[in-house]
Amino acid sequence: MRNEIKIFSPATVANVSCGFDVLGFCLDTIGDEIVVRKSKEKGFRITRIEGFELPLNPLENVAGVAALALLNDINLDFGFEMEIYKKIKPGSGIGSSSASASGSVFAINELLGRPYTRHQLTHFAMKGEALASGIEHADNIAPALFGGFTLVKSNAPIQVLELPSPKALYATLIHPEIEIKTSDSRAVLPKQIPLQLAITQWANVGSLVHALHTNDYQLLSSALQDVVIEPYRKGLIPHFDSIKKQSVLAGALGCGISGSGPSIFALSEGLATAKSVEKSMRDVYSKSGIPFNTYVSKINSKGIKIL
Ligand SMILES: Nc1ncnc2c1ncn2[C@@H]1O[C@H](COP(=O)(O)OP(=O)(O)O)[C@@H](O)[C@H]1O
Ligand SMILES: N[C@@H](CCOP(=O)(O)O)C(=O)O
Repeated sequence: MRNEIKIFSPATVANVSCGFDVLGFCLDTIGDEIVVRKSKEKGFRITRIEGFELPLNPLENVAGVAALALLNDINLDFGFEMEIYKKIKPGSGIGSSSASASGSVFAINELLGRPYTRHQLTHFAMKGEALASGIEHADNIAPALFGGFTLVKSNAPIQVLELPSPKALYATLIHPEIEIKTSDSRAVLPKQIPLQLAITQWANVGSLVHALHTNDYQLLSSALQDVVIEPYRKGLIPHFDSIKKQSVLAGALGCGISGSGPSIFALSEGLATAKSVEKSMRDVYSKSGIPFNTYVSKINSKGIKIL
């Protein structure tokens, strides 16, 4: 059994417009690298973090909290240490905290010879995610660990459904360089919603799942709507309405807030359209003076990869 592992832990898009806290998909080209090795000393240490300033103290880092949740469940006479090479900016809305939490437990599980299922790893990783957002949500963790599109059917016990990813589907993302913490963008949400909006939203979730199963891009397009969360959060994201309008004019099937923002995602049929959508997003933000990055990615059907 190996003593050290290096992994790529991908960025993810949670919610996918209509599926707040339940739907998510995995990106292919954006992610963190993590190295984990066994150590003689028991417990868990983070020895190095590059890219962004984050706490080395495992109790203050989502990777540490997730790792300790796993290690508290198993009796070992050795420990682990971790190096994090962070590429996903914290507070970006593309699952930066989830990449660390899920990568951490995935890597430890590999070094232990895979005693845990991906469902059990999701449970441990959610403990880390709760440190970042104040709540145990698995809609970023599930696509990172399972790959593709996922639906979190239940949090306790954790039940993740793996949905199909149509081959021609591409994601375009714009990440405005402002930080929105998930905990802050959850604080603006109402505690109750009108029944009529709930009906529209769950019809869209069901339609989106059906569209993925049947490769029905027209249905997918009509289901990529968020009548519940977006109206409260979009005001936190500069030029959100223009990005959405221009993306759809450029051919996107739909466009919405990625996770809790500030990133915005669009889904398109075909790489050429996804690139036109990227150009339309860049045109909107170029005039704004706000620094930004854009990405085009296919859907990563594998999730976390061993390097
Ligand atoms: N390893 C980590 N990676 C990213 N964020 C972390 C990590 N450990 C702790 N955090 C904290 O989590 C918060 C970012 O998480 P969150 O607000 O959910 O945004 P994101 O959408 O990027 O996951 C920040 O306050 C950050 O300091
Ligand atoms: N369902 C959560 C997802 C948060 O995703 P993140 O990428 O912003 O951490 C929410 O919308 O609050």
